Amino acid sequence: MAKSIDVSDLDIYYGDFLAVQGVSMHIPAKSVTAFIGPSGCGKSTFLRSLNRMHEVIPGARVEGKVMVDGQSLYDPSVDPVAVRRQIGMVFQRPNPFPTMSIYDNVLAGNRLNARKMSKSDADDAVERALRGANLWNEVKDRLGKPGMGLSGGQQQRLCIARAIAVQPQVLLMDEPCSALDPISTSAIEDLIFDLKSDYTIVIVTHNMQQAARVSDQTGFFNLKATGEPGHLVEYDETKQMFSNPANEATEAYISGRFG
Ligand SMILES: Nc1ncnc2c1ncn2[C@@H]1O[C@H](COP(=O)(O)OP(=O)(O)OP(=O)(O)O)[C@@H](O)[C@H]1O
Repeated sequence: MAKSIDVSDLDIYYGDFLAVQGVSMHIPAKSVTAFIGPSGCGKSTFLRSLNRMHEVIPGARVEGKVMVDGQSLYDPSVDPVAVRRQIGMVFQRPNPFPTMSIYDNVLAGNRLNARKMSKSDADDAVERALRGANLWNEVKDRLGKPGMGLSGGQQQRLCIARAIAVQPQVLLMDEPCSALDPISTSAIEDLIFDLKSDYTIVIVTHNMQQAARVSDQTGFFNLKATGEPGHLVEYDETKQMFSNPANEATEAYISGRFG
């Protein structure tokens, strides 16, 4: 189910503005890949280009290639809606649908994708996704209650359950813990570790310790200078990058000397 991603020479634009330039990388299946780097260097932009969310912004486009298990993501024959189903996204702030119950929140993606399900299939899918997101035991007795009634950390796990309920191949996470307290953060990090046995996970994080704790590979993005596009400075095994980075700018960033 999990898929690898190969990016070659990707340029990402907002209208005429080149935000990210020349990114090439291989993201292995069933592993966690973290993107780090100072604010504005294009981590979120690059992440959104991996499931074609970028082009939702008027005038936004990419040049270059993104291959998912050998299939070109930007091929004209590919349906962007199908791409976003296969490559799910979890955002910075938990965003359960405010008027929906926990149960309906989990199934929201399936319903949007118009998959007709029997009641027992729907019950099974809800339980599977909530177990997968490590939330089942906390909510199994109140599935009909509003998703907004959960704590921030539970809401974020609910959003992860919603993302995995459609059985994606890849999960993109844009700073999924930045709005959470340390205990909820730790629960999400444990969950990320568990999820990588089934999914390819790509996470943007400002927290270097988090990148070091959860990821197998890390990509460091930076700007060459103010006003220049962001680019990928270094990409390596996380252990290697944090113990012996090849690039001086990476070393300065991870040791806290800038950013
Ligand atoms: N919707 C948009 N329209 C125009 N420019 C944008 C848009 N979103 C982002 N940008 C620009 O693209 C560049 C990269 O932004 P992006 O948010 O991807 O960086 P980031 O590394 O994720 O930053 P942060 O760590 O602060 O979230 C910035 O110059 C930003 O101003």
